[in-house]
Amino acid sequence: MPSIDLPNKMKMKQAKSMLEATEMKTKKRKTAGEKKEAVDTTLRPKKPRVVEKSYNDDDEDDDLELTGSGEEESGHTDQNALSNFRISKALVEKLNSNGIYSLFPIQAKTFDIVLEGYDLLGQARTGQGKTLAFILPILESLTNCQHEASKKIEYGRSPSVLVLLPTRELANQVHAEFEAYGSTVGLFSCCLCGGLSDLHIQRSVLKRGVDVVIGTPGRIKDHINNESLNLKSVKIRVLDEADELLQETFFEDVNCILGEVGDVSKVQTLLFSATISERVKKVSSKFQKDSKKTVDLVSNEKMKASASVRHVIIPCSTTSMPRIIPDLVICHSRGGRTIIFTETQKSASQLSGCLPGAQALHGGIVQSQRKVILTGFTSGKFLVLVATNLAARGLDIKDVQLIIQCEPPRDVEDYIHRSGRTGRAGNTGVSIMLYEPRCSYMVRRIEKQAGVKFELISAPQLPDIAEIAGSDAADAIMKVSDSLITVFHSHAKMLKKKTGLSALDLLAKALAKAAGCSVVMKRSILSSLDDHVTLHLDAGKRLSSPTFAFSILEGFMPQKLLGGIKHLSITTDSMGAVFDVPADDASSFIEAGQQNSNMVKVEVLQKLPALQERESNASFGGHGGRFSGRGGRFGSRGGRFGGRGGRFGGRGNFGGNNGRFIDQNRANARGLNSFNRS
Ligand SMILES: Nc1ncnc2c1ncn2[C@@H]1O[C@H](COP(=O)(O)OP(=O)(O)OP(=O)(O)O)[C@@H](O)[C@H]1O
Repeated sequence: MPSIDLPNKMKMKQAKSMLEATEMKTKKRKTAGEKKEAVDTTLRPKKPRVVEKSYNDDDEDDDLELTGSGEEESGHTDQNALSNFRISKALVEKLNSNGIYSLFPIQAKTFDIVLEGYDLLGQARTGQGKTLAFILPILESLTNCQHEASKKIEYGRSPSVLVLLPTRELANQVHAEFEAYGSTVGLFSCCLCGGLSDLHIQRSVLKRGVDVVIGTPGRIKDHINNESLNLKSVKIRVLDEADELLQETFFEDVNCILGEVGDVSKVQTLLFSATISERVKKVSSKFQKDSKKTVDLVSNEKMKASASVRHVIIPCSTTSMPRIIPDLVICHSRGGRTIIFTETQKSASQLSGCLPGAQALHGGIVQSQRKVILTGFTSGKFLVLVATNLAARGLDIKDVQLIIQCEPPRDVEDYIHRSGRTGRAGNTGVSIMLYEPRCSYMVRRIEKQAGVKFELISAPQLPDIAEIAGSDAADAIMKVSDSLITVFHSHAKMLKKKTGLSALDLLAKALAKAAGCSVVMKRSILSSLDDHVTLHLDAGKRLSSPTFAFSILEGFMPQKLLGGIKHLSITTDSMGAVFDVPADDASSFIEAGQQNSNMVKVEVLQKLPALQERESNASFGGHGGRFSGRGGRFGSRGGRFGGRGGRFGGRGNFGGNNGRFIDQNRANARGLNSFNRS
């Protein structure tokens, strides 16, 4: 497979993580002793460090560090060790039991600010622990510090803390964290989101009284309107994914909910996100006091997306997509989970239907089913989730190794959040974004605005897939009981005699079959089209448009071969054209080029050059529709899931018997083994 060389920094991080994992084990063994020493910080008078100005991530040290609990072997102290913060013993023990011995930078830099009662705008890259950055100081604040007085125990108490999130999934996730840590200090939380059936249960929970309310704006508003929720006693309000909540879609509700608190001057407001624009900063001042603090670990950094993710792009035409996605999962998921993002609910459903064992998650699915799907994915029942932006933000799912974006998202922020579902908490991951060969505009915008330096690779080729699928097949064969050998002896003997092949060659053939490989495939590097080759045309002069390049090809190629040309595009310097042709025709093009070498040079393209955008090729697009317009991405006709398929057997959209490379066995082997772990 194309070598996936991790950048040096990433390798170092991996090595560091491994080292730390070992340290962690040693530390866990020490835990009993440590527990005795865990300081009951309620008794420890430690002057908090109040921040006067914005922090910026101008320092490599602010990158995520998985440091241990206290003294480093080198002798220097871990400044972010839990013992350096006013965290009570019960919470420290709970954190330790979850493998947390030290605060992440965003947590360390905001802890005292929150505890001191300041309003805060916190920004850190995805997966860097923003959730605990507000949960920990809020719990401390309610139990021991600033808002201790507001801790109530009586029946029917109204909440002291309100946390708003944009999706139900996220609200449930944050609620689970509040439950886990809050229960250790005697605080009770509830989650207000979900379907109709939950409404009554939520009402009775609120009636009994809660300390922390977590929910989505719509449901919280319902409860306010029904008078089942009173926010007058709220002392701390949090907008997680603040930029999303301050978007037009939510703004009215959020504004109305935040206005429900009692004395605004006494309410602390915390805003967190991985992406906070200048506009959001301005809007946020409507809800925050002038004395608010900002901890921004992103803005001054060139790279706004996760630095522990390998950001990759692959040119891929609409028609190639359903065929290459399964191969991308095989080659890049390292056996872990994959989340595939589509733009629409319909395309998420269609694509998941084409990937054995995969499931779709989007807002069109009823809430109860959404819960089941997410639980299935997090518990490992299936390993490929096809989702809309519903799953783009905040979701923290262990072992997501691969993100695939079927096309560039509309907003740069979406790219940052989607790719950030992998490479979390110091782990590494891969994010692959597919794009139409001549539509790299958004790719460049993401590079520019998010500081991402994309790595351009081509879709997996047969040897890449065979290497991985072959080793899976070998593993499967090793598991076959020896008792079966004699049972199949006579067939093996007969096969050897019939083919005249050596035992080794026959075994290799059997492995290919077990891996699902049957016919050799070539995949173009221009559009990832199967059984196609990408050629480069050099006419020794500027090619002003694809139409002009085509007229040159017309000059020396027979008409019947011209019909096979696809995705003809001009390089950005206008000195060449690239196009896909069926693999069987490639030699005819090259030979014809050699016969006309005084005029042109035609070669197999080895590396994709930068291409002119579709806009500048527009006139060509209308050329009798000869060159495959884009069409609906997942449309029913000529769309991404058009009838070619066959890869995963002969039913549904992928019907037909055109599965040239991957046959039904492979579908079973790969599909059931690698997509569905249940
Ligand atoms: N101090 C810590 N030590 C080790 N792991 C931690 C620490 N703090 C948080 N984590 C873990 O890091 C992961 C990511 O945390 P979290 O979901 O809060 O990230 P985030 O910054 O909110 O990401 P996003 O922007 O995507 O919402 C979680 O699994 C969390 O348990």
